[in-house]
Amino acid sequence: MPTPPAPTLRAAILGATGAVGQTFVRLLAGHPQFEVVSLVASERSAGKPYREAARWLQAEPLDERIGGLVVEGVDAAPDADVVFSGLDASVAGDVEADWARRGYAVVSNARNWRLDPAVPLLIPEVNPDHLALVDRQDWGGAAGGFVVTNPNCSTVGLALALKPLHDAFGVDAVHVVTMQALSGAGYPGVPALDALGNVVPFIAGEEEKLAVETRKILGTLGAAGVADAEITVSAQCHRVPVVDGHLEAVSVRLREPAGAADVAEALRSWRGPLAGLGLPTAPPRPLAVFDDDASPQPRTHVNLGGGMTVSVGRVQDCPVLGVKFVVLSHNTVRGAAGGAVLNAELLAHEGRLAGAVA
Ligand SMILES: NC(=O)C1=CN([C@@H]2O[C@H](COP(=O)(O)OP(=O)(O)OC[C@H]3O[C@@H](n4cnc5c(N)ncnc54)[C@H](OP(=O)(O)O)[C@@H]3O)[C@@H](O)[C@H]2O)C=CC1
Ligand SMILES: N[C@@H](CC(=O)OP(=O)(O)O)C(=O)O
Repeated sequence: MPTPPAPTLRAAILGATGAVGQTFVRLLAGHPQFEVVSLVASERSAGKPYREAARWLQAEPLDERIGGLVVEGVDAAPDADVVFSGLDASVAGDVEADWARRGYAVVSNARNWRLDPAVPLLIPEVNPDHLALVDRQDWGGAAGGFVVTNPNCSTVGLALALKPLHDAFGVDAVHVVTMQALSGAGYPGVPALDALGNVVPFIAGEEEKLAVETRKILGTLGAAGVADAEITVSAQCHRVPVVDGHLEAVSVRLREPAGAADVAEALRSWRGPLAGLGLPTAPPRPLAVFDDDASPQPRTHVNLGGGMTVSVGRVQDCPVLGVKFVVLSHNTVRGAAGGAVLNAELLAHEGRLAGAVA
């Protein structure tokens, strides 16, 4: 067996002990480009070996080398080409700004900077051109620092499914009803007596994020920044007793006439702009389209493409808005750490990380 090439880019993880931080650790262990060299969390964890500081929740065992790294506080200054952030949103805004000011390339999963006009809200298959926004960032410190964000975990599936339709027919209005997994609320998350055998019809801030983030992601980058897509979005969000995988019932009004068969074909034939680039975390196809009446389902389909494929099914004509379908995406992989790793792979591909070979 030939020896695989050694990773060339050093990675730090902020919020490494949390649910999303641990998913970063799992996805980056053995990554062909990124080597984890630094783990950062709160003062509660700083000074401890990672295997003691983190209550490991992943299904795969913790990487032996990473488990031995000593967790640092947020004032750490590692020699890192890229910094992944799974920080709690209560601190992510200030901490990420400080790291960008100190010249780091911050690839964040937190919500804090997503709507900043100079910060890309990136899904590499949907709006890779928005990455150019980083050239307009000035954090008032060392040169070269920037922040790139990935969307809310419900928004990413919706935006990926809408992209081929927006390109082909124009999307005018969307009504989306989400059924969101418990892991979206982190650990320990929703109390068992609220979750078991129940549905909670409210997730704070989620309905607003689905609307504003979708419009920015599908917007157009120009000299003045991103002009939001003119799409009306109404969302209703629910927490359901599923472990992983956000399911969404989506109804769409298109600007040009198209029926369910046209929509299914547009989704099925779409490959996206990453095809052929060889980015390690990019799934072979970003969208999987199902014809059978019982797909997609979280338990069956959530791990398609290593959790990076978004599944679409039940594409039907809709007497209210025109067309309707169901979308499923993995909330902690495509909707969080996996999406951020793919963002970093695109940054590396574009030569935007120090030491990266474009
Ligand atoms: N869970 C999910 O599916 C998704 C989560 N997100 C977002 O990702 C982020 C992380 O979520 P999640 O992993 O669930 O959260 P957790 O609460 O599990 O983890 C939070 C992390 O932030 C660290 N942290 C908390 N306070 C501080 C502080 N004052 N200084 C430094 N570090 C601190 C924690 O360190 P310590 O262990 O030392 O306290 C921990 O590493 C949030 O912004 C969340 O909104 C986004 C999409 C999906
Ligand atoms: N609100 C999401 C998880 C989350 O933290 O989202 P955001 O990254 O937008 O804060 C969920 O509950 O499933």
